[in-house]
Amino acid sequence: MVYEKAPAKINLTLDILHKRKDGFHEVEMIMTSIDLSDRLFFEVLTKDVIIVDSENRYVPNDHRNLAYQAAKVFKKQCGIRSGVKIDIDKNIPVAAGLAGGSSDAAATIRGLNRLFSTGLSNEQMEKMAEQIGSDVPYCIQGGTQLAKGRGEVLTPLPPLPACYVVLAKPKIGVSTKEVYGKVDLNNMIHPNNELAIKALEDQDFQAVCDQMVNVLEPITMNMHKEISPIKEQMDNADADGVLMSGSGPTVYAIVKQQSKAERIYNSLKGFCEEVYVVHSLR
Ligand SMILES: C[C@@](CO)(OP(=O)(O)O)[C@H](O)COP(=O)(O)OP(=O)(O)OC[C@H]1O[C@@H](n2ccc(N)nc2=O)[C@H](O)[C@@H]1O
Ligand SMILES: Nc1ncnc2c1ncn2[C@@H]1O[C@H](COP(=O)(O)OP(=O)(O)O)[C@@H](O)[C@H]1O
Repeated sequence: MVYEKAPAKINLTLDILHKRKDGFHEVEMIMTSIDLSDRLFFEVLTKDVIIVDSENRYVPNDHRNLAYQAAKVFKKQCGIRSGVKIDIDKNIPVAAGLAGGSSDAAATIRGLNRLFSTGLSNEQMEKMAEQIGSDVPYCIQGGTQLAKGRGEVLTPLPPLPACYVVLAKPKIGVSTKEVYGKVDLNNMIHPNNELAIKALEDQDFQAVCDQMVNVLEPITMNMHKEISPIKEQMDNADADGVLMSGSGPTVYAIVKQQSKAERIYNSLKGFCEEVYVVHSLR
């Protein structure tokens, strides 16, 4: 049995440069891992099947599961004939902009690489991950990284200075494809990734907060009226930085002080069904 932790990510920035010929958007975004994780357990089966069990009603247990898809690609490319059982202990909210499914897929590639002693390098695993989804290559190593291209061109960055992350997910599911479909390239306020990277290099927490911009935020907020009141509430509670992650709908606040994190958590609990306080991950 092999065990892997699959952490969620938040977007500190998310920029879109243009729409590509393949239908995807050219992005430039800074992502960082947080201490809110799924746990995956892998076992070899003698019969050549892939079995996924997640015990979460929002997560499919068949070929639609991103961990299943990752196992399929892995087995084919590494010529593995035996089967595999994947148990997913799901903690990351689903369809939330936190890359839960992508992180499970990446953890599957890492886990099977250990289970079958196939010795793939991080670069080889990232290449394999591209076939599953745009966020999966980032999730192979996680941490703080700049992602370009479709999301697969990665540059490691210095970590987000240690802080608390308060997350609130309104009870709505968001389709990433639909949000990207509403992008208007002539009408967006872009983040300044250069300044955001400098802030990380200087380990200047407040400067990182000042650069937090996500071009998808106004689009998803227009589609779902539940999101902006959460952001306002976090702002009013004096959060250091507040932003929607990915295509949403999760909104997060980052703060240095534990007391402030608790205050924000308490102000949102009861108002919003899923609220979490976690640490940033180095
Ligand atoms: C928005 C982001 C930001 O991190 O994350 P989430 O909100 O999903 O967490 C990602 O770009 C999402 O990545 P991921 O969820 O892996 O997307 P994919 O499965 O590859 O693509 C889903 C759909 O999103 C659109 N898409 C995705 C990535 C990209 N660079 N351009 C796109 O236009 C495409 O329409 C695609 O069909
Ligand atoms: N292992 C998985 N965990 C979560 N969702 C999954 C998984 N496999 C497939 N999915 C599907 O992928 C969709 C997006 O899920 P998720 O990765 O959590 O969101 P996001 O892309 O917004 O970060 C969900 O609607 C779900 O049906």
